[in-house]
Amino acid sequence: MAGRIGLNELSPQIAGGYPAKAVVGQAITIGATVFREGHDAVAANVVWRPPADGTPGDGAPAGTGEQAPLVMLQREASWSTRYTATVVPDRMGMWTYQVEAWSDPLGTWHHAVEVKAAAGQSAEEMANDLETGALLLEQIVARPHQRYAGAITAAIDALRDTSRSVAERIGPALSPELWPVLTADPIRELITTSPVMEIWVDRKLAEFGSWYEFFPRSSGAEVDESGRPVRHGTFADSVLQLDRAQSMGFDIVYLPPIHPIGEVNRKGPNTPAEPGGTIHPQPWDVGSPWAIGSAAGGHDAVHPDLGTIDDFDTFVAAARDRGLEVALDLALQCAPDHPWVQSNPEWFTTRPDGSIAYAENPPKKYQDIYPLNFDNDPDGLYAEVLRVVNFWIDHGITVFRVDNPHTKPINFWEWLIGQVHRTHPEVIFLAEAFTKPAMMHELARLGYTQSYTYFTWRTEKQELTDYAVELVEASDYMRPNFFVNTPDILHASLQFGGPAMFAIRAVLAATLSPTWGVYSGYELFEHEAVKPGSEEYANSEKYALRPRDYGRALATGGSLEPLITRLNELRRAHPALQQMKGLWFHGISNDKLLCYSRRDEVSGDTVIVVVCLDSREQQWGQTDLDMPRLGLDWDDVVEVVDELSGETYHWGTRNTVGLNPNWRTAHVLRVVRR
Ligand SMILES: O=P(O)(O)O[C@H]1O[C@H](CO)[C@@H](O[C@H]2O[C@H](CO)[C@@H](O)[C@H](O)[C@H]2O)[C@H](O)[C@H]1O
Repeated sequence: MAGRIGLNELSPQIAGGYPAKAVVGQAITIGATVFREGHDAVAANVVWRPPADGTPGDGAPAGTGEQAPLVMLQREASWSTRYTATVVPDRMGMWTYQVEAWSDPLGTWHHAVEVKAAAGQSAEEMANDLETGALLLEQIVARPHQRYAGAITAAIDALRDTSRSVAERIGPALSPELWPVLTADPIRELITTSPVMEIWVDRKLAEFGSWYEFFPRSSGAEVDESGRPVRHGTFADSVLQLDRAQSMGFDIVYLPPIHPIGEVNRKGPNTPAEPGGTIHPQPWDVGSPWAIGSAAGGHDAVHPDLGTIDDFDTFVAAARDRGLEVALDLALQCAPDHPWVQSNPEWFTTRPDGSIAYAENPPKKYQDIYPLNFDNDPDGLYAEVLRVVNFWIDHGITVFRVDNPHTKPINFWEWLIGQVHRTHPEVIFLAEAFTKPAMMHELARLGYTQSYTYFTWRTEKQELTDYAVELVEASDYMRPNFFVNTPDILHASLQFGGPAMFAIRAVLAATLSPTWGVYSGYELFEHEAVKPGSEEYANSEKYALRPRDYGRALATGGSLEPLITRLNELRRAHPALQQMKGLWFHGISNDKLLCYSRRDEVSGDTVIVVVCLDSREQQWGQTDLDMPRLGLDWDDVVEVVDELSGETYHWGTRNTVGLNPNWRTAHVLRVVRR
């Protein structure tokens, strides 16, 4: 139904009525379209409330029932009906905003007397206007605890003083000293309120962070010439990986499942004949860690070969000491010998012959796992999953990478994430869903903190541009995590692009998205697929131990670690690289060159990136920079410093760029402001 004052097009607003997302300290723009019949003035404010159970922040009262200060919305331009205001949440949790639009009698009066006086109308002609002003000011002076009563009373007297000219009568009320006082707490009539809108506020790491993925079982592992395990890696061995992740500037180390691995239907190593892992394993094969559960335990146990739960706690503490958080894989599926299969057969779908079908993500076959059925006993299964998640939270885990969430019901996820966030708003959930966009977007809307993306499959200039723009448009609820590779995805560009392509993709991921990720082995340029046309790694670590000599590669110049480290340093140094908003693509006269900028409106920090998408040939082009998008005038020429090479240039709109994949794959330019 229409309100008394026109009020619509609130933003941020998420389809389906879900909360928008923001992070602590983020400047959030609240917007609304406000209008009314006739010519009288309208105005609007936002009531911005902190989480109901939160502690009061700077000037903001706690609790949705209490009076929150009014934040005035400002009209975007004098002719516009669009109003906006900026608010900044200072803590995690569910904040709310509500826009109030109202008739603004002071604004109406101001406009009327200003225009009439300018048109030369006499005091007699304006008698009613002058008295209307005096009556409005009387309303304000009558308010309790009015600190400016003297000045307002003087302005009222002036309005009624027939011995003065029109200008002298209205002058005191409209003066630069008194007008702000009158409008700070304005007279609001015909107040029309919007629905209460929610904004879920996460910590900064939800939007901005660098992920490093590794299999703890490969750390310190040994295999013989045929790949047969000689020594299984442990949590204690994996501290070395924490040191490496820390020195490369990562924030999160993500571990594929660390639980006992099923013995039944265990998969063996990848072979060209069976690229999803052989289903005829040898007794020594270690199996896929996503095949969770055996006689040794299920989702709340650790694989005995990795160590004990105390060893795990020590590992998590060691990560924390290094400024790292540990992300665990939440893979809700079971090996046939998982304890739940015996204890709760109702959590699985039993076929007429009594068997349980293995899981599939067509065309992939997961013969070593049973999918869960969330409909047979939702109460029981939901409660058990929540118990498992809380178990790991109690062991210091604050980040979960959720495996295949698109194969589980969406209302289950909304419930689970909501339950966890009630007591642990700091917990981050990353959705590993590569599926239909509608499902990926819905998972983000209903509460997932971050989402895997199609980035690995976007390699051409236009597709990268279109995809990034799409993600910016969704950034009020969907936060992308650009992994350059995963144990499942070795893209053809990496298989055939040579080392330069690894650098190109790293620069793109680290500067196009505030959150990016690297699966170990990337820094060693691992690029061999199990067979032509496949994205599976040869000798995939998913089915085997894969020890690597990172130190030797680094010492011999065969490592991407220096570039990764530098990219993470730059990301920490530049607020512009820490948010999805503020991305703009600029013209450049070569389809093999991509040019974009990122800008943080609060600090003015601005970074221009030019990437050579060709990993073989040098490419030349001329930029066509949209200077206002950089916070500059069209004819400005500014100093820019290449954060990768240290070189300085002077750039205006048009600049000639030559990038050579062998020695300079990209410019990451800091715009210097004087
Ligand atoms: O289905 P996705 O392509 O999104 O991949 C994710 O989930 C898979 C199932 O958990 C997982 O697959 C791996 O584990 C399976 C169970 O042990 C095994 O059968 C597959 O061969 C193996 O690839 C995949 O790694 C994960 O990213």
